[in-house]
Parts: sequence; structure tokens; C-alpha cells
Amino acid sequence: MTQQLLVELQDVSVKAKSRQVSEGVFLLQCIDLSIRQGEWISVLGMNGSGKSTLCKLLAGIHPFEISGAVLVGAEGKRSDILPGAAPIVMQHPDAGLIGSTPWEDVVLMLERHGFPEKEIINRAEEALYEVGLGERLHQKIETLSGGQKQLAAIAGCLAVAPSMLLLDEPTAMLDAEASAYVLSRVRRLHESGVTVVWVTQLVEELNALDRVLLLDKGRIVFDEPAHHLFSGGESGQSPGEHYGFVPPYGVQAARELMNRGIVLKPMPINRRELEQAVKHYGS
Ligand SMILES: Nc1ncnc2c1ncn2[C@@H]1O[C@H](COP(=O)(O)OP(=O)(O)OP(=O)(O)O)[C@@H](O)[C@H]1O
Repeated sequence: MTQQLLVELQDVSVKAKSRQVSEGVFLLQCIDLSIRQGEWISVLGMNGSGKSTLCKLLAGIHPFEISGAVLVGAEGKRSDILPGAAPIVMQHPDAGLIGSTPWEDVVLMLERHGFPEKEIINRAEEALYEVGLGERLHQKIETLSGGQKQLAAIAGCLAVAPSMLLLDEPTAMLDAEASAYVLSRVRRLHESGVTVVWVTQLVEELNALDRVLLLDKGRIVFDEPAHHLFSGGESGQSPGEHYGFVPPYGVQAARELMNRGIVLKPMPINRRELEQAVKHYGS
């Protein structure tokens, strides 16, 4: 069954309004993009490639000049700005938090979004349990780890039942353990049906079956499953390497195996996928 269309961008280009930016400089150019209910989209790109701008555009936060068409909902209603703006989790764990505890933060978020008073407590607690902070509802924010703060921010976003969850490099400020924890929690939320746009510069965070949007100088230069990112390419160089990404361990090991006649399909990207692919090879 075709999943419901949430957003469609047709030939969208974006310029900054700020006078300091030289005229004619595009932050995003000729973007064609459809996002459907339940998708996981990993947005990949080097510094300055336009990832945050795309995220802000989808969140309805945009101090930009926009051309092209932004269509929302199943009926494809034309809109200048995305209504019911999707909430966004930023890089810095403290960036979006306003309450003094996770519970208070999510309650304030719900109040700001105008939810009826009688629903607020249940919704807040449900969202906090969902991200795994059920034991820390009333712990002071400043005593939470970076990963837990990100999860509190994610709970705030989830509580308002958005059509999609936008995360702009949410692991950039976290250590490896906290990053893995936040990523696995968001993967679980996705499995439960949440549409996720996950911005990253880390190819290790991709899963082979993720839809990857690779941005370069404000343009989408690749929109395919992640396992195609490090294979083929017209010049013999994969798209990922062409745009400056080093193949992650899963890909390097899979290539090594391929040289020995063992072909893993789809090509694994991360260690977990490599382990699974090797375990099930030939079965
Ligand atoms: N409001 C703005 N005014 C002027 N230029 C902007 C504005 N916002 C972004 N830019 C410029 O647009 C380009 C894309 O920025 P953006 O933050 O979207 O990139 P990014 O891929 O998210 O980068 P990073 O990975 O470093 O966060 C950059 O060159 C940036 O300087």
C-alpha cells in the first residue's frame, strides 16, 4: 500500500534574506523531494551543504526567500510554509529544553502547542516513557547526561504527535555510547510508525535500507537506499566517495569479502549489519 504523502517540494530553491549574503547565493537549489508517512530519511552532507537549511524548511522555520512549490498533506495543498511545523531536535542537547526537569519540559511544550489541560499529564508521561526516561521524569535537567537531554528533547517533540520528527545532527555533541543510545531509541520510534528525518555527517549512523538524501552545495545529488552509496558509480568511484565520505567499516569489510568471491546483499553499512550478513550468508 502506498504510504500517505506528508510533504512534497517541487523545484524549491532557497536564498537567505540577510543582506550580508551576496545576492544570488542559494542555500538550497532545485530541490525535488517527497516525504511519505513512516519513512526514515537520512540526510547526509559535508559542512555547509544545506542540511540544516533543509531541516528548517521542513520545520517551517525559515528566514528565507523561497521559490518553487511546497505541497503538504495527502491532497497536496500548496503552502508557503509548512503548517503544524514539525518539531526539531537540534545538535546541542540544551538547545530546545525549557523546563527544569524532563517532565516539566514536555508539559511546557504541550502547553505551548495548546493541548487541553486534561490530556497534558498523560501525554507527557507517555512520551517520556516511550523514549526511556520513565525513571527520570523529575530529575533536574542539568544532572542528565547529554544523551538523556536529547531524549528529553525528543520526548517533547513526540508528545505533540507531529507528522514527522526532524533531528538535526542530534548526536554531534554526544559521546559514542550516548550517540548509539539515542540513535537506537529513535530507530525504535521509527519502527512504531514515526516518520523520521535524521541529519548526520556520520556514515556509520546509516542503515543499509535507509533512504539517503545526499546534499552537496545546496543540491540533492543522491536519493537512494544507503547500500547504493558505496557501490558502483559511473567513474568507478562510488557516489559516497565522490562526495568525500570514507566508506565505513561495514563497507570496507564487505568489499574485502567481495574480492574473495563472497557477495553480501544488500551491502552492509555498519558493524551490526556486517555481523548479521556474515551470519546469514548462504542460508
Ligand atoms: N540565515 C542564513 N543567512 C545566510 N547564510 C546562511 C543562512 N543559513 C545558512 N546559511 C549558509 O548556507 C549554507 C548551508 O548552511 P547549513 O547550515 O544548511 O549547512 P549544513 O549542511 O547544515 O552545515 P553543518 O553540517 O556545518 O551544520 C552555509 O554556507 C551557510 O553559511
